[in-house]
Parts: sequence; C-alpha cells; structure tokens
Amino acid sequence: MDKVEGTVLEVGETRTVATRYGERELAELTLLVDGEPTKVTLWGDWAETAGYVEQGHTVAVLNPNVTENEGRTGYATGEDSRVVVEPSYLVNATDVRAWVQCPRIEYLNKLTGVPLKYEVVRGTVVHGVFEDMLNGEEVEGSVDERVRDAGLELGLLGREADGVRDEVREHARAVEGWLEQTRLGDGDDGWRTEKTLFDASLGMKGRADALRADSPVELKTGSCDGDARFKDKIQTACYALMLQTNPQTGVVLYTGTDGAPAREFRLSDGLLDFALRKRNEVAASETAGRTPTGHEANADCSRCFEYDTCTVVAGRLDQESKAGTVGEPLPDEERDYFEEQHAVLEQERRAVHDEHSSLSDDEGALEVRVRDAEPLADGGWRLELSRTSDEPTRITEGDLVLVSDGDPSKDAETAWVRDVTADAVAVRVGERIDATRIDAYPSTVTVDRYMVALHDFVLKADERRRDVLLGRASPGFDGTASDGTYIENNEAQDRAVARSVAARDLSLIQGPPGTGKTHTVARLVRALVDRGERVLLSSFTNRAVDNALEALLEQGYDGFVRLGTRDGVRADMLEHRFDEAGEPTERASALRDASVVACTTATCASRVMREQGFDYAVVDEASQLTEPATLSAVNLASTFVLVGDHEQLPPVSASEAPSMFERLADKYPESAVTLRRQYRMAQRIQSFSSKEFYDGALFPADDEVARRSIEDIADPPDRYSDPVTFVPVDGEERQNVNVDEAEAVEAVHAELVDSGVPSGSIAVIAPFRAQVAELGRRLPDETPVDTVDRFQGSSQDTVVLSFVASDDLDSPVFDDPRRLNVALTRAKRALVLVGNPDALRTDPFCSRLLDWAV
Ligand SMILES: Nc1ncnc2c1ncn2[C@@H]1O[C@H](COP(=O)(O)OP(=O)(O)OP(=O)(O)O)[C@@H](O)[C@H]1O
Repeated sequence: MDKVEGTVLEVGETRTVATRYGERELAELTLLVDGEPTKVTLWGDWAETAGYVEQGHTVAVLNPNVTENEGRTGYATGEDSRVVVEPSYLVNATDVRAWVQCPRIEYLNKLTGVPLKYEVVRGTVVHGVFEDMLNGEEVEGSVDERVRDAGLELGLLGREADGVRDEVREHARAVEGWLEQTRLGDGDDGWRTEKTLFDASLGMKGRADALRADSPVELKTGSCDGDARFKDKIQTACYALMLQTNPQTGVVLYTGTDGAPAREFRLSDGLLDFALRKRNEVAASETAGRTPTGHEANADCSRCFEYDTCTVVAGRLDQESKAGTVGEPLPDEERDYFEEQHAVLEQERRAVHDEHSSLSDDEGALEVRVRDAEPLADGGWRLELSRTSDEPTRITEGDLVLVSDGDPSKDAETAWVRDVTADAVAVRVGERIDATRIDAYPSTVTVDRYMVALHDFVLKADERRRDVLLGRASPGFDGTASDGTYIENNEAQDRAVARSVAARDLSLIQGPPGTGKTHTVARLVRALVDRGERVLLSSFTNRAVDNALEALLEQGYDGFVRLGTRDGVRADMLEHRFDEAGEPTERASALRDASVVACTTATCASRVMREQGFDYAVVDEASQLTEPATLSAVNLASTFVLVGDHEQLPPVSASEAPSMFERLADKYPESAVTLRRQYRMAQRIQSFSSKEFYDGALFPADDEVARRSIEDIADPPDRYSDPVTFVPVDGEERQNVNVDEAEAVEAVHAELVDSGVPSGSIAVIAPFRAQVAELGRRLPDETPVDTVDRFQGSSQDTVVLSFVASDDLDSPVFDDPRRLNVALTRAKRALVLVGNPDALRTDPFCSRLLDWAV
C-alpha cells in the first residue's frame, strides 16, 4: 500500500505520548476509505495537520505504515510518509512562499493583486534576460529586447528606457560571472529554463525559473547578505518536491547583491516536509474558506511591507488581524456583498482545480499524434495534432493545456488551444514537442483578476457608485444631454443610445436575439466619442470584443485600440492590436491618448488597465457576466452601460446568482431600454421565443426578414417548406448520445445539401458534448456542430437541433429554458428540430414547443 486517501470524518485531539524514542506528538484522523471509517495516526510534525483540517477535507498519506488494532486495519505515518491535504488542489509554489512570510500576505496578494510597480516590472525583465542568457543569447541584445517588450508598463510608470537598461544590465552582470564559473565547473550544461512543474499526488504546481542538472535554481532581484532567505528556500523546496530526480541542493540567485549572487543550500527531508506542510495549510485554509488573521504565523507586523494594506482591509471589512485595524467598517451591505462574491469566487477557484483531475487519474486526457508543426514568427510553434481516440473532450478553443509525450509530470509544455475539431486539435506552444497527450491545465488567472475587481469596488469605489450598485440610490439621467437622433430607422435602438448618452450613473440595454445590440453599441460608442468622452469597450469573450469593433469599423470609426494577446485577438483585428512593446513614453501616451480602448473583462482587471480611467464603460454580453467580472470593467469608468439579454444564457458560475445586468434590470427597470425589432429570423421561427420569453413583443425588423425562407436559396423537399420542421425519432439515449437521432440529423443534412443548401450554412446544435462528438464524426468539417453555449451570439441560415433525450427531460438543454431560447433563435430561414416526441411531451414547456413546431 503506498497511499491511503479518504474524506475526513473526525479529527482527534493532538496529544503527547511517551515512546521509546522519547516524547512525541500524535493526532488521529478518521477517514472514510472505500466506504469504511478508517483510523489514521499522524505522528510528530505531521500531527500538526489535525490543527487545520476539518470534516469533509480529503487527506492522503503517502507511504503509510499499516497497523492492526482489535482486528481493524488502520494506518500511521512512518519515516518515509508524507501527508497531503486536498491533493486535487494544486497550490502554486509562490503562494506557499507568501504563506511562509505570513498567511495574511498570501490572502492579501490574492485580494489586491500585483500592482503596477517598477520593482515588479523590472523583475519580469530581469527574469526574461536570465532565461535568454541560459539559452545562450547575447546579453546586450536580450536586455534591449526585454526592456522594449515592457515598454508600455515602463512608460506608464514614467521610466525612461536608458535608465532601466542600465539597471537590468547590472542584474545580468551579477549572474553572468556565476554562470561562467558554473559552466566552466561542470563542462555545462543540463540547464533548462522556465520549467512548468506539477505534482498531482502532492497537490502542487509552479514554474521554476531554471533547473541546473535537475536541481532548482530560483532567481530573485533583491539583495541578500547572508544565507538564502527562508521563504525563498521554501519556494525552491516546492520545486524540488515536484521534481522526480530527488535533488540534494537548491540555489537562489540574488541579482541585486554586491559580490557573489548564488546561495546554495541543502534540500533536507526536514525542509521538504516543512514546505509540504505549509502547502497543506494553504490548501486547507482556502478550501475551507477561512480568512487568515496573521496569528497563524510569528511574523513581525511592524516591519511588514503589507502593514498598511493589511490593517486597512481588516478595518474596512471588519476582519481580525494580528497587525490591528485602521478605519471604520464599511456598511453591512458592502460587507455582505463582499462576503457573498468572495465565496463564489473561491468556489470557482475550486472548480478550476477540479478540472485538473486528468493529471492524477488519466481520465479525460486526450491522446494525439503530431500531424504538422509550423514555426511562428515570435519563436513559438503551432502544432496540428490528430486525435487518436474517439473520447469526447471538454478541451475547447482558448483553453490552457499541458502537452506532453505521454507523461505530463515529466516533460510537459503549457500551450494555448487555437482550434478543436472532431479529429484534430491545434495548439500554440513555446517549444516544439513530440506531443502524444493533452491534459486540461486551466488557470486561475481569471478568478484572481475578478477577485481584485471585487476588492477595488468594495474598497476603492466612490460612495455614489456603491450606493447605486447596492440599491441605496436610483441611477440618475441628464434631461438635456439626450437630444438628437442617433438611429433613424429603429426607435428602440435610438432611445437606447439616447438614454445611455444621458446617463449619469448607468444605463441598461436589453437586446433579444438579432435585435442589433452590436449595431447599437457601435453607434453609442461613436456618439460618446463625438462628445469627447473616453470610452472603454469590453465584453466577456474576445469574439464579442472583435464583433463590436467590426461594427465600429463598418460605421466608419477606427480610432480605437484593441488590447489583448496575439492568440486572443481575431486575425482580421490584429492590425488594431495595441503593441505593448516599444519606447516607453511613446507607448504610454499612445494608450492614454486612445479615445476608445477595447478588451475583454478579464484584461480590464490587469495591472495595466487598473491604472486607466474612462468616462464610460460599455459592456457587451453583460448578461453572461458574474458580478465581479462586470465590476472589472465598470470600476474603470464614471458611467457605464451594460448590454445583454437575461432571457439568454446566464453567467457560467459556481453560484446560481443572476448577473449584475439582470439584478440591476430588476431593481431599476426605468434605467433599461429593450430592443424589439429583430433582423435575423423569419416570422415563423421567432414567434415561439417572442411569446415565451419577450411577452410577444419581439418583431421582425421588416418584411424581408419576416418572409425569409430556405426556398429563397435552395430547392428543398416539401417537408422544409415551413421554416420550422419537426422530425420525430424514436431513438434511445445512452450516456448522452442518441445514435438514431445522429443518423436522422445526418439524413436531414444530406437532404438539404442535395437540394442546394451550402453545407457551411447549416449549424447543428446538441445539448451534450458526447452527442456533438458523435455528430461531428458524421458531418463534414465545414458544418459547425457544437453545444448551445458555443453558439450564443451567432446565427446561420439553417439550424438543426438534436434533443438527445429519450425518456424524460432531465438534460441540460432543458434544465434552463434560456438555453433553449438561444438554440431556437440562431436560425434565419429554417429550423429543424430532431427529437423524441414522447420525451418532449413530458415537460409542459417542451410540449408547447412541440405544438408550435408540428
Ligand atoms: N438599425 C439597423 N438598421 C439596419 N440594420 C440593422 C440595424 N440594427 C441591426 N442591424 C443589422 O441586424 C443584424 C444583427 O445585428 P447585430 O449583430 O447588431 O445583432 P445582435 O443583437 O448583436 O445579435 P445577437 O443577438 O446575436 O447578439 C446585423 O446584420 C446588423 O447590421
């Protein structure tokens, strides 16, 4: 038995007992292992674990001793044992480092984020240069390039490139000599840089600056007179724990030190176990939703660089803090809001960690083979990977993954997914790798950013903003600012722009499917810019940001900058992408002078954007945003406009809470304008949605739209003469797949294509990924096949919907009627519904749907 793992049922008292080795501490846990309560005795330092785990936590003991007591098998820690709390929670090595300084510092880091500070930016530059040096690049050129890359941030900090280059060169020189020596010493090389590491059995992850002959080397830009700092040793020990090579020594390089920069130290078992116990404390505290007080550690608060933040946060949020508190607690509403949203974000962080599960049990990993590898201009690679098994996958475009040659715990590279089809996955990766396996490796960056947005709202927003958002004051409108006509041919759109332009606090635009939300947003942005306002244009997804910009371009406006990564921004928008690299002063003014800045809500909470201020924030897709995600955009502006439709998909969130859009639309209906005329669907297609979701008040924009038919573009069989067709199938659903329905969809597709409908203008929607995979195998590549969620915001001439369900309706497409609303409103000319009528009749809503469709 090399591991025992279970859920904690009971935590026993820690006590001291006399043994033949002297006095020792012990604590007993009762774990539920394979359905049986099982005693596990923790000895010595591992007994501390009982001080912070609680019922419900998962605990694993690696290499336990087996004990027998009155005929019952139990376990105890032995000499080689290690205890891991919540192994599936991959704690970052840098978080363990912060926790060792003080648990409250770790908590505050997450809450307040990394601010735009010169030391931070310079640190990033020095790390980049170090990486280049190890890769054999020449220092001078590397310094120039890395300083250039940080141009925008340096410029915003008011720094000149020359001065920064001089400083970075100093740091580089400090390690150059050491590198020379170590290279001469062991004839090179065995250096590896920026290594992604994780260990799913120890619940840790991180990115080591470098490995030298498989020993961790950590770079710090500070100075150090004596031995390596304890917190740095602990961080390095975390990397050592994740390496399977059992390194004996670690090195911390202090590049700000006069004289020799390297501090080498022994990675003793005691140090490694200590690092793991600290990691366990982080995991236990975060998964239990505790707020550290600082009393857990014996740090000296009076000398702490986080003293001010710590005491103010504690004072305003009424938290206990070892350092004391400053200021009066905020009103109850603010504190309740903070608690509630904070808990949801922590739940989401947990959900991200749960997605790492394939790393420990192989379930869900994707098997692949390299089909093509193409070098990219920036030094990275685009890999085209053929899928070698039929397993459905949750991995989708935009995800962060690990690609490896079979064992992700050995040599894995992080990669961004560019495209996923039924038989292939395209990824962008830093180094070429002979990939045979892909694992989901979701990042908590977005959760971290939204946490910061929550903090900024509660602790930094002005009183008026807090009053309006927390329901203590109604939004104000300026009676005089709304004169003039903005959109001549659509009264509701015009009113939406006029109300928004007149808003003092906020305005809301509800746009049912195809009603011209994006068109209205573009017109609004132009109106605001004409008035001299500086506008932030933001949305949940990159796709929606680019769509809004496309609408702006169509209306003849191109004075915007698009912030985002090369991978995120759509190819045809790359020419508008803001290049952060360049001469600092020039880059900073280019951003500051831009009248319109466009980016995703996650980017809004980045350290660069947090420094920007706007008159207006216009947020599209707002009904799909959680409260903190919405805050990340609206925090940056004096007035904001949210655009969305709460009758379509709600936010993807760990909580059932409505979006801020929906909450405010309920609270302040007079601040909302609803668009009514839709430019997409034939009258017959829109009628069900109009009646069920919009009180019958959704209309085709004109006759052309109302009369749209597939017969205008093809010559289909008679049964498609009605824009809505129901195809009954008596199929069986097994594990979210309905093969008979898939066959029927294939037949419908063939019939339509044979009659002249272009294959690429037919979209197929199914509620489950498994059915999507089944359909994807049967249909040609140019036919888009996906789940409902991926189709929100898009449309096609023809949409075929496979319901899958065969007995009763407990599938996700039905658990929320809004999801079905989206599915039913994507088609312009023909909507074909394929399903089991008996199953659909079991639900009143779907029964009405059937009455309409047949
Ligand atoms: N006032 C208008 N006059 C003419 N055409 C319009 C007007 N408003 C919108 N449209 C057209 O209607 C179509 C749908 O508009 P848009 O893409 O803005 O809708 P949307 O509400 O954003 O869609 P979705 O519900 O999918 O998000 C576009 O082709 C757009 O050009």
